[in-house]
Amino acid sequence: MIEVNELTKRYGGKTAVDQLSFTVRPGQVTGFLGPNGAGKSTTLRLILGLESPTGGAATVGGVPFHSHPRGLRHVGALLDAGQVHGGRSATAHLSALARSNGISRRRVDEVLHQVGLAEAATGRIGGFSLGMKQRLGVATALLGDPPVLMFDEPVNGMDPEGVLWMRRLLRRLAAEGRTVFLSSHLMSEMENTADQLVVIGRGRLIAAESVRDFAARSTGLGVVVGTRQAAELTAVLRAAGALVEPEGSAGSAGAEKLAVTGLPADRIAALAFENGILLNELTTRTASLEEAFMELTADSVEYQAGQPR
Ligand SMILES: Nc1ncnc2c1ncn2[C@@H]1O[C@H](COP(=O)(O)OP(=O)(O)OP(=O)(O)O)[C@@H](O)[C@H]1O
Repeated sequence: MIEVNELTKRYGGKTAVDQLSFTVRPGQVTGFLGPNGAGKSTTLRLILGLESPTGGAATVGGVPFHSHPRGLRHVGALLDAGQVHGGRSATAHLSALARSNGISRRRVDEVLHQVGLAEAATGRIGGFSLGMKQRLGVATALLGDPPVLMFDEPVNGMDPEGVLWMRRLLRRLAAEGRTVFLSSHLMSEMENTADQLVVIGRGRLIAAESVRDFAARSTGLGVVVGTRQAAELTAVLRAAGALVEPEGSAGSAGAEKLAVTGLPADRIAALAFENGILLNELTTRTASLEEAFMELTADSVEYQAGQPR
């Protein structure tokens, strides 16, 4: 379990993390989301004791991280995969870490195998692709078999197969009962991976809740209806209190599409039936996480592109 309590970090006049409080529980993947510059990496560094907070505190398993005598056995972290020494082999890099953390040499081969780097184990890290460096970073995090894992943008530079592999690995680690905390600025990465979300913007907490509750915040919900009797249906639905708008693309067989909010699909179907209107499409739209994320963080994006003229 990771607990962050009123955590604050200022760099000169800039507040990178602002009175942030949240809890990351075991047995789940918790996504840590925010636009670029929101303060995610700073928060992770504060949790790991790599920087000291201006205020507040963070604990891992109930105690500050630096009071764990052999860090790698308590928390595994992948922060910046590019930071490893390029002149060494993966085996040499992991063996040195294993030695200084009192971890058996056998574990080095195990984790290299687990992340798919067994064949590349003796080659220089300098020759690794970014995706391979990410895998090595994951191997490092897993080395001490820790109950808590933190990953900062782990799929950066990975190909689709690597992304899928990472997603499965994170799910498995959580299913084993570990605490898995995963940061990203991309909502799409969370959709099939995370159970819980912690969302921040400009260093402040925006939401801490389940993925499902977060998606339900989006106002993009509604029902899409296709019919050749669009004018009639629009009048019937508006009379029943719905908001009806034409939906961009035309449907099949000359049917028009309407976006309806304020009435559930079964009620729309019943009203159409009662009024002799044939529907050839009726789809409930679930809000995408991406939409909810964009709406909620719109005010906290650090650099926004100008409107095209
Ligand atoms: N050492 C530092 N000195 C000064 N400012 C810093 C320092 N580290 C981070 N910042 C600032 O703090 C803010 C938060 O940065 P941080 O890297 O934590 O954000 P992030 O959410 O991880 O962003 P990204 O998704 O771009 O990695 C940014 O405005 C950044 O410029």
